[in-house]
Amino acid sequence: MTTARLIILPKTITLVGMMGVGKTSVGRKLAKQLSVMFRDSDQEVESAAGQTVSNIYEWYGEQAFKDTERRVISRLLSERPHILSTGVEAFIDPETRRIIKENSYSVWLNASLDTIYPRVAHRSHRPQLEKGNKQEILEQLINEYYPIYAEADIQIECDHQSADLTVDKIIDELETRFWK
Ligand SMILES: Nc1ncnc2c1ncn2[C@@H]1O[C@H](COP(=O)(O)OP(=O)(O)OP(=O)(O)O)[C@@H](O)[C@H]1O
Ligand SMILES: O=C(O)C1=C[C@@H](O)[C@@H](O)[C@H](O)C1
Ligand SMILES: [Mg+2]
Repeated sequence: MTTARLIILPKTITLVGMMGVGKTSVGRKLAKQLSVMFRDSDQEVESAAGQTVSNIYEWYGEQAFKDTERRVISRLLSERPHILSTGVEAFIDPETRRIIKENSYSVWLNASLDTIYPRVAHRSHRPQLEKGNKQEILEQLINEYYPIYAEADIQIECDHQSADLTVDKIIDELETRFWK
């Protein structure tokens, strides 16, 4: 008889990557699989500030959002190990990136424009994509952000695979790299 391996998570797993890649949906499944809490930094910023991400951008500006996000992520990473899904720009901000790298396993969910674009094309609650042509903005962000996301501890290719398979690959990769 084979028995499932019991994994006691030593540190939080922080998911980073582009909008629509699946940080929230994969993160929820991963948390369930590892029997730990799931947290989403965008949702935590919204409850800390009592405002939506869009309103914070509109009324206080991008820098105010980033500063709040950094404080919220720092607090979350001082709590017991869990799965943390982050906003698109969290890992791009140098100080927030340092905090994530020092205090958690960072995992980049990587996917191409072809995978991401159809998922976000009709979204209206994300301020970055409201600034112009969504496909062009996504292309620009991919060029600018992917070399920085590549600094994450591990990278999972998410094109053409189910969220469940992505969860399995994250656990396999972390076991190989850190838990053997
Ligand atoms: N294979 C897949 N992996 C992940 N998500 C998928 C997949 N196929 C379809 N989806 C869908 O794509 C969407 C991914 O959105 P999700 O909100 O999880 O991304 P995100 O990275 O958290 O985005 P954001 O940065 O905007 O919060 C969900 O609606 C999810 O159901
Ligand atoms: O798509 C967007 O415009 C955004 C998405 C969120 O993840 C936020 O964290 C981000 O800064 C803005
Ligand atoms: Mg999300």
